[in-house]
Amino acid sequence: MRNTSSRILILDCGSQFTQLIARRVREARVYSEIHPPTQSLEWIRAWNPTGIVLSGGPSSVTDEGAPTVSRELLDIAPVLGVCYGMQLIAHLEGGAVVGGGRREYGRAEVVVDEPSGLFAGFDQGERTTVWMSHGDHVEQVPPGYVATAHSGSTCAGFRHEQKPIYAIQFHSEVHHTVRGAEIIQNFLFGVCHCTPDWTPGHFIDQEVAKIRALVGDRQVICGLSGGVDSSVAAALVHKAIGDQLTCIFVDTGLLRLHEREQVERTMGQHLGMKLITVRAEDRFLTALAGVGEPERKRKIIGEHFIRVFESASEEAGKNAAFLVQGTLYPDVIESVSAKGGPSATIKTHHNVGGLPKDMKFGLIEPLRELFKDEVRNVGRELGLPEEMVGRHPFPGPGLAIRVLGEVSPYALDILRRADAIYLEEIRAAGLYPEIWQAFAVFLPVRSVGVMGDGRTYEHVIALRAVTSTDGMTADWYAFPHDVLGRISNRIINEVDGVNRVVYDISSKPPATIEWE
Ligand SMILES: Nc1ncnc2c1ncn2[C@@H]1O[C@H](COP(=O)(O)OP(=O)(O)OP(=O)(O)O)[C@@H](O)[C@H]1O
Ligand SMILES: O=c1[nH]c(=O)c2[nH+]cn([C@@H]3O[C@H](COP(=O)(O)O)[C@@H](O)[C@H]3O)c2[nH]1
Ligand SMILES: NC(=O)CC[C@H](N)C(=O)O
Ligand SMILES: [Mg+2]
Repeated sequence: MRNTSSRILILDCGSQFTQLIARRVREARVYSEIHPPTQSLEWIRAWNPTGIVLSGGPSSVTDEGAPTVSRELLDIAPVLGVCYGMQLIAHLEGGAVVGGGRREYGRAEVVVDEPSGLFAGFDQGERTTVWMSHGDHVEQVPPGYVATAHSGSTCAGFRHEQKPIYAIQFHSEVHHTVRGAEIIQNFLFGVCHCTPDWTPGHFIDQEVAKIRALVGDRQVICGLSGGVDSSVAAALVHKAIGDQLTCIFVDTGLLRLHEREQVERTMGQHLGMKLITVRAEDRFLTALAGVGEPERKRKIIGEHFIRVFESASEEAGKNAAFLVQGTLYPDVIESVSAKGGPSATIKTHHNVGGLPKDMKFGLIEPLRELFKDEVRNVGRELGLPEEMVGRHPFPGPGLAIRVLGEVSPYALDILRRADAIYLEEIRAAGLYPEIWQAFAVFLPVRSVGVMGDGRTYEHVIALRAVTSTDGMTADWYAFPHDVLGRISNRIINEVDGVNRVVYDISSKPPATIEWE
């Protein structure tokens, strides 16, 4: 199935950036997989890696139970150690790793001492901006190794004198490391001699084969929201099993203005698969009545989605064995500690942390390891129209996490009308494609205004628009002021109950994209 020639094995020592390493490798068109460092040497040899990456991680190499690998791993294939991975190589090979003293977090300058290997294409002595995140450091490189870079008095990179073993203290995989992608490519092509022939097409073939093998002749349903992720997931599964798939679109009562009609129309036009719409407005609104705490709201919504899927599957006489969801990597990392990593729960995405424990379905989540922009490319490869793949994300819990606090039909109605005006004006100004996501938020506070010489005491609508590539980090969008002015003016004039509009100028981090 995987008829590409090169494959990179990433051993995850627990870093929050491990998926970004995989992503950089995919961007360089090389196949990769992430596995725990506890895989046996035998397993690793059989996997036949063209190169191995040891990721960063939160532990110190001398901690009890810290992730480790056998020294023999270093002779199976070329190795790149990143941060903790570098410290681990140093430790295994007899160098000195110490804690305390020279901590570096965030932006740092590294000086290249040896412009070859990982630093091929750099100049001798060149200073390059990188992203660091470590408290321990390599005090002494192991015997048989030479330093290749430093930052201040700290070793920032080393390599083996003869063998293809390389390490860097900084995170080459993050966007803020200016020449990070180049460093990873130097490892892939300069050191491992990989062939760049992996494409989203290979991803599709591989997933189609996996899904066929898993499903056999059983029935499958897909939660289809009309959003990018579930549309791409549905198209992929449909390619694999055709009519065994039934899509279920739930009107939660938390959708935007006219969204149900729109989704039914576009899905019908472009997807050509069985689609059932379930009207569950009452069910969700009743379950949410009186609940104000964001995590509670998310869990209630997650559970009701599954219950609706269960009864819809039964009613359609399908008794599906599997549920397809368009879960992406950011949903996973924010909801749970992924793959044993150190990440904290930021918010419970309804489709991950919000799932009930006694769910009857097995899950099929073919996009679980990908980022949004990669999913869009898979969608394009599957032939989905730009109208579908270019859509702004819309969260499953919908307007329930945009009406802050308790959700009421009154607040939903105001929010729907304000949001529709906001998006209409963004489209009219031609700005929709350059904004990653834009939406209005209903604030449960009132402020004083004056309209037609009378006093008003009404609600505040906050507007949010962000730029991003993957939703993991985001910046607020710098609107032309005249567009903002037009939007505010229309919302206050046309939506009863609103007398003030504010614009959110927070980036993620430290804020998140949604307000709850
Ligand atoms: N109204 C809905 N009906 C059925 N399934 C839904 C609905 N909303 C969300 N889901 C399910 O939850 C998953 C996660 O939702 P999410 O919003 O992250 O993805 P999406 O809607 O497919 O894409 P996008 O991020 O572009 O909105 C979806 O992929 C889908 O499986
Ligand atoms: O389907 C979803 N279920 C959820 O529970 C959920 N919470 C956030 N989001 C979307 O995820 C992206 C990142 O959002 P945050 O910065 O708010 O975490 C943004 O695109 C959010 O809209 C969700 N999508
Ligand atoms: N990001 C990392 O890999 C950190 C490694 C190690 N725990 C340190 O703080 O130095
Ligand atoms: Mg969505």
